[in-house]
Amino acid sequence: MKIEQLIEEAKKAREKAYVPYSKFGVGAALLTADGKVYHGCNIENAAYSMCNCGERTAIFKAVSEGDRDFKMIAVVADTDRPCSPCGACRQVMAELCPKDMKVILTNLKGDILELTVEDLLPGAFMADDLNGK
Ligand SMILES: O=c1ccn([C@H]2C[C@H](O)[C@@H](CO)O2)c(=O)[nH]1
Ligand SMILES: [Zn+2]
Repeated sequence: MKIEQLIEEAKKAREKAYVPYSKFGVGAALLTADGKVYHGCNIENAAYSMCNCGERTAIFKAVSEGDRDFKMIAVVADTDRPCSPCGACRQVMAELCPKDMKVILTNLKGDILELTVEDLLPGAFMADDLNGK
């Protein structure tokens, strides 16, 4: 699947965002090795700290369905620069996605920034750190 197609999927995901508080919708589309696309949107809550980002929604949906082999993720929001994932999402990507996986950040104006998981969180705390390896 082409980057442009995955971005279109992320825009579709964004339409489902539940954002009564921030009014800031985020969409993500996560591509698996066998060509399946998981949509994710941000889902907010009156207890603000319970809000879940679009990126993590997509990743958690995939993992909960038994999919772990990820090829690419696209993220979109109505931002001036390409939408930048928060620290929590970067940490979750570092744990569950290959470090050289493409992360496509974009906005509604069509700006595109292509990075990797490792670019977003160099030196991430990982499982091996727990074991003193
Ligand atoms: O990359 C991002 C940045 C922010 N948000 C969400 C969290 C919250 O619902 C709203 C405002 O921070 O946007 C995401 O889903 N992804
Ligand atoms: Zn996030």
